Amino acid sequence: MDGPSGSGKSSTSRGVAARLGLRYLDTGAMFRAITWWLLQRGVDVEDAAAVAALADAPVLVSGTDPAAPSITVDGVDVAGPIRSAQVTGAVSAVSAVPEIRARLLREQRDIIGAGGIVVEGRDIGTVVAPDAAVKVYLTADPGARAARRTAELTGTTVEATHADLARRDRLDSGRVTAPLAMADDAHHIDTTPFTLEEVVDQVVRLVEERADGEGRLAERR
Ligand SMILES: Nc1ncnc2c1ncn2[C@@H]1O[C@H](COP(=O)(O)OP(=O)(O)OP(=O)(O)O)[C@@H](O)[C@H]1O
Ligand SMILES: Nc1ccn([C@H]2C[C@H](O)[C@@H](COP(=O)(O)O)O2)c(=O)n1
Repeated sequence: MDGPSGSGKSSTSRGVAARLGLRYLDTGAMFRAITWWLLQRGVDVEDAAAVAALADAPVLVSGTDPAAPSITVDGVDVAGPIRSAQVTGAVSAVSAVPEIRARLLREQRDIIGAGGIVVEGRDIGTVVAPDAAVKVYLTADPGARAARRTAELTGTTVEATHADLARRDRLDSGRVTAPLAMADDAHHIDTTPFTLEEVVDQVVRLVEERADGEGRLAERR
């Protein structure tokens, strides 16, 4: 599941995984967790060489239960702190550093293992899991994304959220390594007119259509 910030990837992926009894991985949380760790150490995240030098240092553990997503860095539960405005403002710079992406790509593929998992991010269908049985690319109108995101935050306005989403879209789509992009074989769903439940239904249907008579999904080769 790929798509721009606030398009509904996390909520949809968790809903689909819960419905189908699959695991769930939020790869954005992994980038956020490393960003949090770097900020805690006072590293200048705009200094790509400094970020690259520390890319392998923190130990990340990502939980894959869609009912209780979790992430720790060096044993510290950072599920809350990684959603702070400070981390959100710094994560695009960190995620543009090739050494960070290479490290997380290895870990993401280890977790994916034999499959049975819904994985969300920016480059899942294009880079992380090009053989995925089902690929979905979610979008929503910028106004809808900003309104949805603002509704879950305090102390911000739709205009400020809109500007932040536009900034992250630009950085995530414009970076050289693994930019946000829709895979050629992905199903595009514009979620703007649909409720979360309706989008989950649509994705579950796509998965069921790909499954064999015993509910198994074959990877693309
Ligand atoms: N189809 C939908 N209709 C209405 N609200 C939705 C829909 N899908 C998601 N939302 C809401 O929009 C907000 C953003 O969704 P979510 O966090 O899943 O997006 P995201 O793409 O994972 O964002 P990010 O990349 O920033 O983590 C949440 O409050 C979520 O409940
Ligand atoms: N596969 C991924 C996942 C995330 N990122 C980067 C880009 C985002 O701005 C940031 C945070 O992700 P979010 O929590 O908003 O989904 O992480 C990426 O480059 N590749």
